[in-house]
Amino acid sequence: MAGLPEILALDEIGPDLFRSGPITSEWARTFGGQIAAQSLMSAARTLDRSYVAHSLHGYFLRPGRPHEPTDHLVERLRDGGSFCTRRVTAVQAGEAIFTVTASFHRGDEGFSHQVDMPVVPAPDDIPESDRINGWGMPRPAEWRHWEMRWVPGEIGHVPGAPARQRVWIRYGHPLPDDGAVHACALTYLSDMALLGSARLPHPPTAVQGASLDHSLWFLRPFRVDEWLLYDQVSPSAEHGRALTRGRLFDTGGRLVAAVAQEGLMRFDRPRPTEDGDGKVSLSLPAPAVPDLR
Ligand SMILES: CCCCCCCCCCCCCCCC(=O)SCCNC(=O)CCNC(=O)[C@H](O)C(C)(C)COP(=O)(O)OP(=O)(O)OC[C@H]1O[C@@H](n2cnc3c(N)ncnc32)[C@H](O)[C@@H]1OP(=O)(O)O
Repeated sequence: MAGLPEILALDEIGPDLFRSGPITSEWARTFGGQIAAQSLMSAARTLDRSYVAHSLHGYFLRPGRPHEPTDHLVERLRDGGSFCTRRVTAVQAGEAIFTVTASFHRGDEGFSHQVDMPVVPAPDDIPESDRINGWGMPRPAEWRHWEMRWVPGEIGHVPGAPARQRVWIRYGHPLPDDGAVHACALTYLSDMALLGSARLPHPPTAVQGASLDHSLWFLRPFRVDEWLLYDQVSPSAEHGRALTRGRLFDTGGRLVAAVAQEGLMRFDRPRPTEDGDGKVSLSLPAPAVPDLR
């Protein structure tokens, strides 16, 4: 299965136009974090490296197909003295599958404050888990390059369970000392399991689930090949959509990133997993309740 270096290796096929993939994947549709990471890398490749990504805001418009290439079209919305802004549209077979606006900053001097990191066991005190909490399913092969340690005791799928889960996560191989690579890696991981936090207060039920939009703020320097605590909560689920929020802390307690996402989470009507006409299903089976005690 493709690792991050392969995922982020984009061919420049024209002016401000980059191509990713195809990649080997066990999924019928492309993982949203992957598309977002590749689009952010495309934007970064049109900029001087003194500008560092500080936020992105994107919409997932159609399911992507991992076994086909994706073109990322970059528009230079503004080049300022301190900030530069890019819009990227990811296209497969002539159709937009994702659009994102990303902003980059040279950095300035200013005030400093942050919230405290939640008190949780250290990653070395938690065993590695092969299941995805919230989804209750084995970790997908594409995520085997990642180490994930769920904070024990945050068991869901019982009415009234908190819509909250926390996981220590890091990429399992060293990454280059390149801030753009780490920003894209964090973009990838920021979509991992986040929507699962919205399933925890509810009984196991098959749903149609997918990331609809994604906002991410990079707040302080970080490395994704070192442990990060991903604190995920879902403040609301209604009308077949769930709102989720995430905060990422390093082991020193520094708040390095913040995430907000709305996801589709509607009760699934039985239908084939892959339609005869080639449409990709968004259906996710009822989770098996994981044993993380
Ligand atoms: C790659 C990830 C794999 C994950 C495997 C697990 C991994 C282990 C967990 C990890 C967790 C992952 C978390 C993923 C997080 C992302 O990465 S998801 C990937 C990124 N996001 C996406 O791909 C979403 C892309 N966007 C879209 O697909 C479209 O915008 C949307 C959301 C479907 C909306 O489009 P729309 O045209 O308004 O859709 P709509 O007409 O409502 O419905 C589409 C179809 O579903 C049917 N439908 C409507 N309601 C229902 C229903 N309740 N039940 C069944 N069918 C329905 C409709 O009839 C329609 O059928 P067709 O007419 O096409 O045959």
